[in-house]
Amino acid sequence: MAPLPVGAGDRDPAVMVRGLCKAYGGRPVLHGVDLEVRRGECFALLGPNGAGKTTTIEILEGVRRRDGGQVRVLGEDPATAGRGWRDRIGVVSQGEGAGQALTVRETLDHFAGYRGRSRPTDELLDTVGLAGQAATRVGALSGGQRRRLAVALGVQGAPELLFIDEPTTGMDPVARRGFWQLVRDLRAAGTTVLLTTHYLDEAAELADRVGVVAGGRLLEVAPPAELGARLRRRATVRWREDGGWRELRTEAPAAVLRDLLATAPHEVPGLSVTRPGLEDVYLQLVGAVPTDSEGDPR
Ligand SMILES: Nc1ncnc2c1ncn2[C@@H]1O[C@H](COP(=O)(O)OP(=O)(O)OP(=O)(O)O)[C@@H](O)[C@H]1O
Repeated sequence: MAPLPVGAGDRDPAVMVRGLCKAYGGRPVLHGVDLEVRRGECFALLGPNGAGKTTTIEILEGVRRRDGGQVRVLGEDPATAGRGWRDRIGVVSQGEGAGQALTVRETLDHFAGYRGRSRPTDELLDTVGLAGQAATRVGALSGGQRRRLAVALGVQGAPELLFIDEPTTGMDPVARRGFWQLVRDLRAAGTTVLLTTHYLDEAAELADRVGVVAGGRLLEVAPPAELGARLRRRATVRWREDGGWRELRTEAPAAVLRDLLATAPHEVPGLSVTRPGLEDVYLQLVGAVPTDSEGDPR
């Protein structure tokens, strides 16, 4: 494998990963992941529980060691990158991070002291919708409010690249939409965002490109609308005949319909043509639905 370059120009990908491997206690959980995140895009790692999303993102953040492969984040290897690099990235992790006894404002002011640069606390409170809770102790926040505080801490240093692990877990629908808007605003301002999620709608809503991960492998990378293009091309034509259902899977449904209508004496009862939606495609990709060699559900 040719070594990845060190240092990166503005046009180089924000994240470059080749052959990333990781095992816990001798059990492999990442099997050679290749990944590129472009500057300025929002990229979602989408996959079921235990797929390897958090492990991947933590290696990219420099908080977990890899066993093999090459990684460049903003041009540097996170395993060895220093303080200057750390100031350029933001992390919203799944964990708590903040102490319970401080108020929201005190927490933000406290962490501001550690950063090379920092967005004003009042601006952050407004951005994440916590202005009303500025004087509330962190221990008294709801789960969703804590996630918002974690987001505020993640973007406090105005990072070039923001990692967000499962951003909206525990948020109510209103907070979730608010968070989505925040990510859109960050992206519009030029921040590169790499997030993990197991919510399809979140990936479809936010991501320019989605990487589907399952079993420690990156199965496919595509814009949400193009995920599983091969699977989506196949339509199902269904109708009733001789008291039972007939079903045909085809990439040329119009031709099937023409033949069917040419031979049908009158109406074709129960006739429908459907294509798999994003959820069907995702379930097939991650193997929740067994498929035959053509990618059709068995
Ligand atoms: N510290 C650890 N020690 C041992 N095994 C671990 C550790 N962290 C993760 N694993 C295992 O590694 C695999 C990948 O876990 P990981 O947390 O990366 O998946 P994930 O896709 O983020 O899952 P989730 O959506 O549930 O957060 C799982 O089988 C998990 O049990």
